[in-house]
Amino acid sequence: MTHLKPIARPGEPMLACKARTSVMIPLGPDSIPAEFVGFDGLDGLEHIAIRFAGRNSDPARPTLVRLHSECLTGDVFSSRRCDCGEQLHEAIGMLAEEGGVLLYLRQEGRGIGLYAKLDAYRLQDQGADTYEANRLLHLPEDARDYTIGARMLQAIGVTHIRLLTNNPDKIAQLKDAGIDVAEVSRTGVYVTDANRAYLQAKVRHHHLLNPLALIADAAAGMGEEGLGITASE
Ligand SMILES: Nc1nc2c(ncn2[C@@H]2O[C@H](COP(=O)(O)OP(=O)(O)OP(=O)(O)O)[C@@H](O)[C@H]2O)c(=O)[nH]1
Ligand SMILES: [Zn+2]
Repeated sequence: MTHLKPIARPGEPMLACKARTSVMIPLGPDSIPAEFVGFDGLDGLEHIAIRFAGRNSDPARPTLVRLHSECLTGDVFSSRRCDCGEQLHEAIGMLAEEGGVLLYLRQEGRGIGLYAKLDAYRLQDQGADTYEANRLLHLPEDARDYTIGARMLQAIGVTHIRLLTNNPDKIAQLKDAGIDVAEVSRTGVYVTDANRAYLQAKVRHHHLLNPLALIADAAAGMGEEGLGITASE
């Protein structure tokens, strides 16, 4: 039996589920129900857990979980600078099919906030990569702490999971916080000419992307849609 460490830090109260509301989400020609769950005891930000029943869920498998960090420019306005919107929709499609949980974490700009991310974009336009730009602003390269995600998962009783990510830091932090990450599935890589440098910087920072997917010629042959690199580990 897997021994799970307690997720709340000493002296820190456990999270309590608060609002629960069913919302219909469009998916292709259909609409699928999703349960939005809020929490008492968060870190001051309104993170949300979104639960999907799944049309073909397999109760024998660990629960599929995606931790998605907020990206207003990509998620809402389909900015070409990143592939966050595509990753979000890929996750929703998988969760609608297989069931599971999307944690939408209000960690805009890898935790530095929207205005600072816009400042970072200006520096990127002058040649800095996405991580250097944060440093030039005297901000952390990545300020995200996923412990809050672990505590949200525990509050809804989901601790044995298959994590959808290419980010090894998410895997390590969730494990450290007591979540049993039994499997990892990689997200697709949605490369375009506009976001190639952003994705290449992620490769340099140890994200589990296939660097071959970012070579212009290879990508050209496959179009701008997802290259579909979703290998289970
Ligand atoms: N500071 C900063 N944040 C960015 C930039 N581009 C995207 N982001 C933010 O990065 C977050 C997404 O993180 P990524 O590092 O792209 O991917 P990830 O979530 O760590 O990894 P995956 O789970 O594999 O998708 C969102 O909060 C975006 O707002 C950028 O150029 N600068
Ligand atoms: Zn983005």
